[in-house]
Amino acid sequence: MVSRVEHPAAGYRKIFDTVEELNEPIPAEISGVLPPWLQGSLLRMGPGLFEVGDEPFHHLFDGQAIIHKFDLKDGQVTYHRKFIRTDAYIRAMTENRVVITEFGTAAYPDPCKNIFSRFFTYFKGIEVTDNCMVNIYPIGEDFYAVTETNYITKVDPDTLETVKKVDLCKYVSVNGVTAHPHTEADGTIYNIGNCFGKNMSLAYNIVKIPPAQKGGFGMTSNYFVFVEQPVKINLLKFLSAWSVRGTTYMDCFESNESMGTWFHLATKNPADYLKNHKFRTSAFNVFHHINTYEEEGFVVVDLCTWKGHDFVYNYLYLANLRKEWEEVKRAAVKAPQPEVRRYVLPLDRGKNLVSLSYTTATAVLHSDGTIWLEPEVLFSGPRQAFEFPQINYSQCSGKKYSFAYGLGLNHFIPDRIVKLNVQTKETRAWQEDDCYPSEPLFVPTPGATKEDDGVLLSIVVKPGAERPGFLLVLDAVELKELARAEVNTIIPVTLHGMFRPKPSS
Ligand SMILES: CCCCCCCCCCCCCCCC(=O)OC/C=C(C)/C=C/C=C(C)/C=C/C1=C(C)CCCC1(C)C
Ligand SMILES: [Fe+2]
Repeated sequence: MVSRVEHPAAGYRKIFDTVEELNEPIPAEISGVLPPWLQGSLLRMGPGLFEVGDEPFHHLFDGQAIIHKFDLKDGQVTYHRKFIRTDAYIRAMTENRVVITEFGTAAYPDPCKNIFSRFFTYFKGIEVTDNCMVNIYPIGEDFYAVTETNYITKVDPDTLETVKKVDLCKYVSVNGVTAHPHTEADGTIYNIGNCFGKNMSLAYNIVKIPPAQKGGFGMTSNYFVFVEQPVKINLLKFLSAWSVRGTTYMDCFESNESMGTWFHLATKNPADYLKNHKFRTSAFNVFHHINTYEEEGFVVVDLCTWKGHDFVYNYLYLANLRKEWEEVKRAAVKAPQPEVRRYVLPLDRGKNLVSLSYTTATAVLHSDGTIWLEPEVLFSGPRQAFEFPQINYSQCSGKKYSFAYGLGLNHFIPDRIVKLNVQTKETRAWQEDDCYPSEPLFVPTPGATKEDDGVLLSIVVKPGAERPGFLLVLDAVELKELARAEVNTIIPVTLHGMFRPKPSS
């Protein structure tokens, strides 16, 4: 479904405005009918503070982490939010300036310090941010708010209080892990991270957290799929220039114009990188895998891609996202174009043609031993992205499936919720004038057997409305509204989150 909606009033700017945290949960006004079984908490992370004193944060990923919660209990809904007490937040509040460099905003030494202490501050080394504004997920009994560095922050999902900061470097050999781990039915968590070794070597390490104690990569029953894209961190810049010249993480990325995109496969058990399987295709950016599964000797990989090697994050500066609508549209024309794609990787190197009857994806063995992949396009619309994908994770992760749900981005502005049938390519959408939704989370109906038997939960902002923020509950089959729970506050943009069902008593 391609959006034809225009946004001349630029109401989307409101999702990039600073808000205050709340002292206590506020009641929401419900319209429609909430499914009686839908009891628990929707927890979501995003930026909530977009400037400190007179210093603005510049990039979408820089604002300070705020956790949002909609509680659904016995037909009542409340909304609560709190800033996470990260070091980045506490020090910014204490000094009334940006103290720790964020993704696209550099921190500068305190101008009140004398020249000597400023000099030493410059050379103190890299203070990596703990601004956990990207996602929240459970590890065992605990809940952690995360970004993609080595720091994760334990939070109390009931009170939203910050509990403690954890440095992953103390436990595993990584410099950072994705904000999108996979979780198996027994609670085992898998994640992928980068690791800087000796002599400037760089490795990708898979981290497994056993259940006793979701993805940025693909995982089937037996394989991990890692997509190496042409936008990379320049390690030299990161380790040298970054710490002394007030450079940002954004400045450390480089686009490689010639490498295209590589797919890597590793087996899960035993853990082994399949170095002889060399899959190549043309250049794209990818931030979110939809699903990955094995069938008849092939690994099927469904992805939200952005065509080309130009880095999509270059277009996510707040100044761009806050522009007038006509300017937003002009900028998006120059950016990489989105497409939902299916790639099919043959596991048997001799069998170089994709023989799955239902896909037009191809794989061709080249004389140098590499296999060149061409995708099947599952969804494409000019400057219309299907992003922040979700599936019925508990039933379909790593398995053949039919439905993906996503946030529709119209020239990067989130303005609809979309359901995509990855088998028939049919789409359905929910959309309302001047409404800006977030990633739709699928919650299955208890005991359901049909893949799309459940609801979608999204936080929506409708700037001009009397109650401008609401929790939207959609029926996942038809994408029809079941209920909304409105509150008298704007809710800034959120990236990712989870639904925590009411703990059984
Ligand atoms: C919700 C609607 C938003 C409106 C616009 C959205 C447009 C979206 C277009 C594309 C999709 C983008 C997906 C974004 C996914 C996401 O959640 O990304 C957040 C990721 C972040 C903030 C990553 C941070 C990574 C850091 C800080 C890494 C740091 C490091 C290095 C750069 C070098 C090595 C070490 C280290 C510290 C790990
Ligand atoms: Fe993400």
